[in-house]
Amino acid sequence: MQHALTVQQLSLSRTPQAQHWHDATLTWKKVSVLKDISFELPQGAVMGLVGRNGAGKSSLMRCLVGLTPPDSGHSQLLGCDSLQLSDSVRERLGYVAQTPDLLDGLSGHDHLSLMQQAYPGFDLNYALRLGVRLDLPLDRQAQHLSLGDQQKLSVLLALAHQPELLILDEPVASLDPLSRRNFMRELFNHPAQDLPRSVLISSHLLADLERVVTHVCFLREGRVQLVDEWDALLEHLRLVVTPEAWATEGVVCQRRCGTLQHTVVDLRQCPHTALPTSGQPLTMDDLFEELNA
Ligand SMILES: Nc1ncnc2c1ncn2[C@@H]1O[C@H](COP(=O)(O)OP(=O)(O)OP(=O)(O)O)[C@@H](O)[C@H]1O
Repeated sequence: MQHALTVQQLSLSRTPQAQHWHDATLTWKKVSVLKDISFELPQGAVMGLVGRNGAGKSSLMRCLVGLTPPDSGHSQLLGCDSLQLSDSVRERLGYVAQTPDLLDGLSGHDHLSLMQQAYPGFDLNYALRLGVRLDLPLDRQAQHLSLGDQQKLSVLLALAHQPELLILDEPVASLDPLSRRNFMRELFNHPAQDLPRSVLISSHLLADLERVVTHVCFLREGRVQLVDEWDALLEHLRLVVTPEAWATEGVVCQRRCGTLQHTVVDLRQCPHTALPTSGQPLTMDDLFEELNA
């Protein structure tokens, strides 16, 4: 199977920035923000990258697109090392950073013209149609757009050259529900290519993600907690609630919740008959809570 993205044992540490001027002279100790991350994104897959604030989602995405070199390990996008992306691979890649990266004095139309010069596969008609569908005022300067409209413009610029691989860091956080739905539909719309589009998308809007992903990767404190096909997790993970703690093969996570014990088990490693009570299937929101509470 061809992979759009491979990540192997990637680790990164950062030095926290001083928060106040009087801290500036302090020596800050490096903290580890990504620890031994490995996973693969199959071609055509849509993977949700999920984790609490500070879990390392943006740091990981910045490493993947070559903006932050990792301390160790490596990653490849479309078969090309992240730190040495060729122009031809860049043309097949779309990246949206968490904070819109726009030129204040330029309008949406100006941004589109710039992108058109940079990307041979840029489809202006598609971009204009998408602008209408997202209800985006393209004639307004970026600095006068609302945060949600700035985010829409960043997304539109990333989609307009019909990339084969999209890396999207919380692209819908400020979008209204209607724009969010339209945008999520666009993710799969890749008319210019025969190959299905591959997407890595981080978001805290788990109910939205759940509807569109084929895969999910849960990050916690810089580590991969769980990565798998979402359908497989829906089918095989069960939440078992008991008064007492109990032990079995295939425990994904366990926690005390008031007077009860919550255990998430994977039925691929623990047969139904080994469960003390019948377990409940989990939504992505439920699973997030069990993994992080
Ligand atoms: N430029 C930086 N310099 C130093 N530390 C950083 C830098 N960027 C991120 N960090 C640290 O790396 C860790 C992971 O941050 P990151 O932004 O990747 O998390 P995140 O999962 O994207 O969070 P959120 O959901 O809030 O966007 C945090 O502890 C953060 O303080």
